[in-house]
Amino acid sequence: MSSKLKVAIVGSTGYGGVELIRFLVHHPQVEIVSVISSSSAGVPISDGFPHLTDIVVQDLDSVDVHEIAAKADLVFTATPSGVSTHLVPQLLDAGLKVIDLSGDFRLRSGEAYEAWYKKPAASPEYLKQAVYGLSEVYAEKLAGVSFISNPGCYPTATLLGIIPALKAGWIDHRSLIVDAKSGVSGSGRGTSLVSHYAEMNENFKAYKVNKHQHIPEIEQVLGDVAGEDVTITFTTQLVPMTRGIMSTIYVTLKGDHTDQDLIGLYRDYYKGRPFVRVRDEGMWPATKEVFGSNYCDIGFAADARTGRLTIISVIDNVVKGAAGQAIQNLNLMMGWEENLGLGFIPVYP
Ligand SMILES: NC(=O)C1=CN([C@@H]2O[C@H](COP(=O)(O)OP(=O)(O)OC[C@H]3O[C@@H](n4cnc5c(N)ncnc54)[C@H](OP(=O)(O)O)[C@@H]3O)[C@@H](O)[C@H]2O)C=CC1
Ligand SMILES: CC(=O)N[C@@H](CCC(=O)OP(=O)(O)O)C(=O)O
Repeated sequence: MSSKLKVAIVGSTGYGGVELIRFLVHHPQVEIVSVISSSSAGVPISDGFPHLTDIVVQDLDSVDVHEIAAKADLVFTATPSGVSTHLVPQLLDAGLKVIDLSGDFRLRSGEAYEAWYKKPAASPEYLKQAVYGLSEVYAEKLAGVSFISNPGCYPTATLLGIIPALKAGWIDHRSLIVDAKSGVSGSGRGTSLVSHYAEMNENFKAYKVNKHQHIPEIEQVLGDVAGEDVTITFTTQLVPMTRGIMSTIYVTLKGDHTDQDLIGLYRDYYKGRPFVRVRDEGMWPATKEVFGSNYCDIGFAADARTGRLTIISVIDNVVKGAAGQAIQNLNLMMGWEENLGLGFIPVYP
C-alpha cells in the first residue's frame, strides 16, 4: 500500500490541469489516482495529449463526487469560474481536501464576485472556508488547512511585486498603476477567437481595461496589507506568446529609496522563499527567464528625477500563476518542503 497522498485532478484536459500532471508525476509524496474530464470520460488522456504517451496511462474519469471521494484524499479543481462554485462545496462535503485554481473563492465578498465575474457567487459558508494561497505571503496560514483558493495569474505577479514596499511604507498606494501583459494560454484552452492565430499573431492588444476580474482580488490583498482601502489602475494586454506574464508597476516613492535599498528590502522579505528571485540593479527580468518554472523574478528602477518607482515582476502564468503555485500550496498545506516536485529550472532558450 502506497503511503503517498492520493490526488485527483478535475479539469485535466485544460492548460492548468495538464500542467498539474507535468509536475505531479515527479512529486515524491503524491500519486495521481484520477484525471477527470466532464466531456471525454473513458478516453485515454494520451489520446488528447500525445506528449503524455507512456507517462500517464490512465483513462479520463467522469466528474462523480462519490467516485472521487472513494479514490482520492485531495482534489485540484482546474475548472472554469462558475463551475468550482458548485463543485467545490460537494467535494468538501464528501470529506476531500481541495485546492481550487479558479477565481470562485478568492474574493471574501460574494457581492464583489457577482459584480466582477457576472456569475452567482458560492454560498458564504464556503467562501469563508477558503484560505487564499499567495504562498510567499500567507505560508503560515496554509499549514494544515483543507481548502485553498489559488490566486489568479495577474494578482500573483502584481502582488509579489508590490507587497514588500507597501508593507514597509515606502510607496504611496494612491498612485499605483499596473500595466500587465499576458501570453494567450492565460485565457485557457477553451477560448476561440481571442487566441486565434490570425487575431494574435503580430498583434498586441489591451482588453478589460479597468474592468478586469482580478482588480478586486489585488485590491483585497493590498487593502489587508495597508490596513485601509486600496484602489489601482489596471491595464491588461495580450502578447502573441504562449506563456508568461509581465506586470509593470508604477508608484510614487515615499522617501529617497534607491534600487539598492529596494533590492535589500525585497531580499529580506522573501528570505528563505525558494521561488522569488530579486534581481541585481539594472537586471530587469524577462518572461523567458521564468518560462516553464515556478519562479517569480522581480526588478526595480527607482527614479530620483520623477520620485517614482517602476517595479517589474514576471511569472509563467500556467506555473507560478496556476498549477505550480497550487502545488507549492499543497506542500505548505501538508507541511512538506515548499519546493517539492517543483525544482525545475526555466526552459531556455
Ligand atoms: N491558464 C492560466 O494561465 C490560468 C488559469 N487560471 C484558472 O484556472 C482554471 C483552469 O484554467 P485553464 O486550465 O486555463 O482553463 P481551460 O479552459 O484550459 O480548462 C478548463 C478545464 O475545465 C474542464 N471543465 C469545463 N467545464 C467543466 C465542468 N462543468 N465540470 C468539470 N470540468 C469542466 C474542461 O475540460 P473537460 O471538458 O474535459 O471537462 C477543461 O479541462 C480557470 O478557472 C482559470 O481561470 C488561473 C490562473 C492562470
Ligand atoms: C490572457 C487572459 O485572457 N487571461 C485571463 C485570465 C483568466 C483567469 O485566470 O481567470 P480567473 O483567475 O479569474 O479565474 C483573463 O484575463 O481573463
